[in-house]
Amino acid sequence: MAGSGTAHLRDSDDVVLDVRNLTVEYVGRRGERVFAVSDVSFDARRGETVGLVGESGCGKSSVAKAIMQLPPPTSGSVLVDGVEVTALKGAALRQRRDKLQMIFQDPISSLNPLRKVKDIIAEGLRIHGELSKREIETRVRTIIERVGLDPDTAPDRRPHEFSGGQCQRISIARAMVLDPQVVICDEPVSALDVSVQAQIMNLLEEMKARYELTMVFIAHDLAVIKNLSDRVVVMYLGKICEVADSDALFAAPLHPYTRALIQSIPEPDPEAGIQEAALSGDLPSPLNPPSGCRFRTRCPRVQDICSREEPEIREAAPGRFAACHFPLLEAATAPEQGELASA
Ligand SMILES: Nc1ncnc2c1ncn2[C@@H]1O[C@H](COP(=O)(O)OP(=O)(O)OP(=O)(O)O)[C@@H](O)[C@H]1O
Repeated sequence: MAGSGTAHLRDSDDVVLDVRNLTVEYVGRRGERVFAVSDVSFDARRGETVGLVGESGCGKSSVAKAIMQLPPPTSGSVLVDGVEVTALKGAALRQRRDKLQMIFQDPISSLNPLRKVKDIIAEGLRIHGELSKREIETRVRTIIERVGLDPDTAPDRRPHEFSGGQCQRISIARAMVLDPQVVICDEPVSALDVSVQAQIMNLLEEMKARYELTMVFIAHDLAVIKNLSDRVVVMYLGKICEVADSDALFAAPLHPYTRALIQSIPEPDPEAGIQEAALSGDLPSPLNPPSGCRFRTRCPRVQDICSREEPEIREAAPGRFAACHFPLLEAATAPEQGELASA
């Protein structure tokens, strides 16, 4: 069910990650308030991949960091397997955070250049002090092999001796060695050469299947998450504007912003039936978001009410959630071609 931004978008016993009413505000250089994330709620079930998508600056990384408590959100809560991580401190937070790992955009700068690969990967295991030296060595060797690096030569080398793609493999090993339940991937391939992007995506898919991971996959480009996500959360200027199962969203987006994002994919699916103009204009400033609907300044369907009233996220079609006064219901509720033919 959905209601205001405070509502949960679904009821489920199998929810592993539950993000509720997350708000992130920064203080800018001149002391101004930056409203980076406003009242964002979504969840992810065991084994599910949720794609979080939106233009650069819409608040995706701020959501990721707030989930990781690095730093904690301004307000709101994050539950992992029913435990509220926002309420934890010290060792309890560290232990719970092991279940929640993050893979960053820039693999090279996210690895300590002074340390050997085996020490980078082993660090989390050592902090807990539960395993013997030998057990840690075995685990590190196994994970190095699983991410496709040479277990004989890689452990004693340092990050600068590896390519960007290999460094991302090391980051993935560092996350996976802690046996996490949830992995947040923040644009994990956008800093890599196109030729290695698919390899890293395949590795993430493989890890996801092997470890039954729940994943939040962040990207500014819908094309990247199209095949990977079970469900997609679309953000615009710090807020969620649409949530839907991936297939439904790509076949018939409800929010004009989602449609514009889909249109900006270089080779749109000709069967999607999308005709109107793609996204134009710049993202407004999060210092001073537009009144009413935040997307109204760029929306081809804008009407008077859009500047007066902010649309709440609601179930605009069965199982489809959108924050729009005029969602694109025509396409979402149109009968399938086959149904028409047999009618
Ligand atoms: N530490 C900070 N201090 C002030 N403003 C910040 C800070 N970090 C982010 N912002 C601002 O918050 C907004 C959201 O930024 P965020 O990095 O979360 O967006 P994003 O969608 O992940 O963008 P990108 O894909 O470019 O990383 C932006 O306007 C950004 O300039």
